[in-house]
Amino acid sequence: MALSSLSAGQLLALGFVFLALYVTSHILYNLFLHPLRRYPGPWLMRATRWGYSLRHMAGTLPFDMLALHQRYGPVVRVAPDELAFSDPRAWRDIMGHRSASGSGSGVGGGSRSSSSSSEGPVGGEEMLKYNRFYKPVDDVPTDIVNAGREEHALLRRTMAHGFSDRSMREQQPLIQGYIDLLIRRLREKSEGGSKVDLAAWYDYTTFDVIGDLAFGESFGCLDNSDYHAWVKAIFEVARAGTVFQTLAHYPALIKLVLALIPSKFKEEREKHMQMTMAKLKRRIEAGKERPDLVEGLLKKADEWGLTLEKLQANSAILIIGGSETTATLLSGVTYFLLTNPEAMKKLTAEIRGTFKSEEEIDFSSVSTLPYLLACLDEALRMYPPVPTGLPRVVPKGGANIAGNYVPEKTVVAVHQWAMYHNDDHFKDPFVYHPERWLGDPAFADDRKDAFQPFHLGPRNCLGKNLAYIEMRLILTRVLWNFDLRIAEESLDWMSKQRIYNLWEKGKLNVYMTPAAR
Ligand code: HEM
Repeated sequence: MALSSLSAGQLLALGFVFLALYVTSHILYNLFLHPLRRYPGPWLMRATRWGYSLRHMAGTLPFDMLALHQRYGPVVRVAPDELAFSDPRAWRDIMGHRSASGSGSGVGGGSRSSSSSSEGPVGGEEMLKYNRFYKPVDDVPTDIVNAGREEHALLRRTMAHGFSDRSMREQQPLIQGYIDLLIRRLREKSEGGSKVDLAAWYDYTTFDVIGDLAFGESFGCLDNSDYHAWVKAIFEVARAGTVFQTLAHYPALIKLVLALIPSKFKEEREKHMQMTMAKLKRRIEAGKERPDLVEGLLKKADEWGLTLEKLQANSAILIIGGSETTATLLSGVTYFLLTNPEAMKKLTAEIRGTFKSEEEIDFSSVSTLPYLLACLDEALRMYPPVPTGLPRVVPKGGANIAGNYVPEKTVVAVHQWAMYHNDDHFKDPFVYHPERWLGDPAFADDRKDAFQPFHLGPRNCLGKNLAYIEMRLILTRVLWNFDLRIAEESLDWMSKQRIYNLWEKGKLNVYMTPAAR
């Protein structure tokens, strides 16, 4: 019977039959014939990507990962072509440079001491980032985070200059200036016993600092006691990102959704781009010699033919990577201290016992406080600012990851929140114990090498030192100046949160009274 002789209803029914056959054969292939078929995982996740995507869009993926590892072990098949690892050796095998043989730690390879190095085996190239996660939409401009290997190496070498010790010393007055303003604002806002939302104030501070370091001007958040439109957009994009990362698996669907986006949102996006471009132009006019994070790029711009769009994309990614992460951690550590009075007492005593005046608190003096560092690291473990797995792709020839052979093209990731809350690696993983980072024998069996909040290898965090400096300075100056008490409604601040690429933090309401001296 010719197709043309069929009615519309018959054609539709035929279409459904073909679709059902296609989907069923796909599912059967994924379950019984796929090269990853021997890896354990829930059948829905092994059969289709929806098990993963629905959790990602619901904001529960990092938490669900812990339950999955507890049920299925250190390697779980979380999508037909994706494996999640909670073995600490996986960090180095996935994120590190790969050895010439193409393998990582190899079967039984790696050990606590060797895999705790900050770089992987030297020699080969790192695994590539998974494009459907990093660049779900084609017209996303390239920046240091989503660039391919060669462009990344070039960008990283150039941008590293802005993060050198010398540059950071030169940036000190600028950073301290914003913290002075934060402290002044907190005094005003908490006067008369009013509570303040510290999560927002930490955001304002780190966005203003990075805005200045990446665009030559702050966002004025501290001045205006409010989020700038640019900053608000980041949080919206992060949430929408989970949807686009899901749609990226269905190229036809993503085109359709993009075509259906109301023009209002397209105009908003255009406005955002213009605002960013105007900021960049003002930074360029300010001249190349300025000790900030884009000075290196501006100096090379002509030589490399870097377009304004590319410069803009890299300034923007510095803001996204360098502000919300640090502010999130500051909110987290403040919450843990407020709900663990012993730790708060010890840290406050360390800070107030070390300095005679606030002027003594600077980049080098805060780096000598051991309990402060332990408090920050314990908060990074319990509330990692990058909680989700950032996926890589296994290259040609396959790879050994934490003693497992993994075929080429497999997507692989380590999910930080799940790794750090696994009691195979950390004793009392849900309890805030800064002492575990200070050599307390009770935690001697902790797998410290499982802890990589800034990742490791050639694509690890470029801003790690800047982040630690900011976190140390801001927390020290807040606790030097104020006694804090958490407001009743924020007692369950952490347990209410969801993760849409970033933590959706909500208000952290705190009463702040000037410290009595
Ligand atoms: C607590 C704060 C921070 C945490 C936990 C953190 C974490 C990370 C992580 C996990 C990555 C790897 C991303 C990936 O693999 O795709 C990364 C990359 C990066 N971070 Fe941070 N970050 C923090 C603060 C900062 C700050 C203050 C800056 C300064 C602007 C910064 C700049 C960068 C840059 C430029 C990269 C890309 C590096 C590259 O691809 O070569 N980060 N960060």
